[in-house]
Amino acid sequence: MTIRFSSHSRFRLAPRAGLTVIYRRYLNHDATKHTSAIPGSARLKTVDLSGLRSRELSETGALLRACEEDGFFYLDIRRVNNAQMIKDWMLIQSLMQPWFARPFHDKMRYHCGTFLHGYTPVGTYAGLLENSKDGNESIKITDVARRVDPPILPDLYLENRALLDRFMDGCRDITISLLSSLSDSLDLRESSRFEQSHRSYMPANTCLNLFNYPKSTRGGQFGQNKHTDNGSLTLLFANQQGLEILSPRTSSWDRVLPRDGHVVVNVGDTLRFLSGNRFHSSIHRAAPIFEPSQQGRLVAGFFLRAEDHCMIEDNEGSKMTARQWHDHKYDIYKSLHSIQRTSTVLTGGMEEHIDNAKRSQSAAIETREG
Ligand SMILES: O=C(O)CCC(=O)C(=O)O
Ligand SMILES: [Fe+2]
Repeated sequence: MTIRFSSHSRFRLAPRAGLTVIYRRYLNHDATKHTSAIPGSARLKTVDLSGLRSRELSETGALLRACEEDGFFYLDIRRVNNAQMIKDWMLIQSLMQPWFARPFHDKMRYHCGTFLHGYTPVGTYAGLLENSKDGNESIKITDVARRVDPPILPDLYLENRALLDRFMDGCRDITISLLSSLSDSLDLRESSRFEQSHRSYMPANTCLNLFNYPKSTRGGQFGQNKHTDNGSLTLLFANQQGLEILSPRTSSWDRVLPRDGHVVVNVGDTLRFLSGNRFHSSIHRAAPIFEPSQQGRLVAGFFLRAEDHCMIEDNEGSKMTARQWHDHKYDIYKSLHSIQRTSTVLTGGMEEHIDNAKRSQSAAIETREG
């Protein structure tokens, strides 16, 4: 489906020469020492959701390995519920496109000044380049905000409530199926099962975030800086490319290409901590848009988060609640790059984990050869 942005949008196309300069700066940018010259495409595992729900060993095994190795995978949702989620995603895109094309002051009526719900303008969080800001705007629909009567959410939600509730409930069901399969694979019992820290009736920051990455924004504001997700599982619906992950094997930034009928899933820090660091929460980022034919990029991200009071132990051994980790992480997402570098919070300690694994690998090779 081709998404076209209205000429009334406040975002204008950058001249091609300008984009080339930005592209070079982006490729040379050392936001992380893991940057590779030219990103390739990621080879991720695929899990079939309907097979997983029937407990087929090929699928439960692939899910476990994907969480242990890459922390990212494709989930085939074509055979589930007559592909309703895919049809709903198409409808949601057709609502997002005119909504985001509205005048800025109109959208800002739904800006709540908090990262908890509502509209967030371009440039709120850190961008890809040093000292730059991000290049996306979004509408966040939290479970908490939609339960308030009347819900404190933008008109896009209020006028399409049946569709968006169905989509969010479908996303929740998918993530709970994944958690349940992972709990079985790890032989977790009773309160230690992952689903038990994600009960739908308990307060949590679970949300659907609808993102628009306009093709062109003000100087240097594009993409999203590298990070790991703070929550448990993220479902990413996107028909246009832009997502990149840092391969723990090759240390290169690989493009995650969209696949029809598949949603991209990634493990967040909280699930990694709950798994005793057995799972990986992979480092990823959103790249600028370079394809001349690509007019912008629409993404729906469903972020399953643990119950507010769920206790976790972070990568530095500090104990805190899932809510405290979430709030701390959001402060860091917003901070300048120089502040982000002063702690391991932005990537949940995954960069250090990858470096340590590399160091012990080369020490083992030296010992064998020496
Ligand atoms: O734009 C994307 O594909 C990724 C968004 C993302 O990683 C996030 O919001 O956490
Ligand atoms: Fe993310």
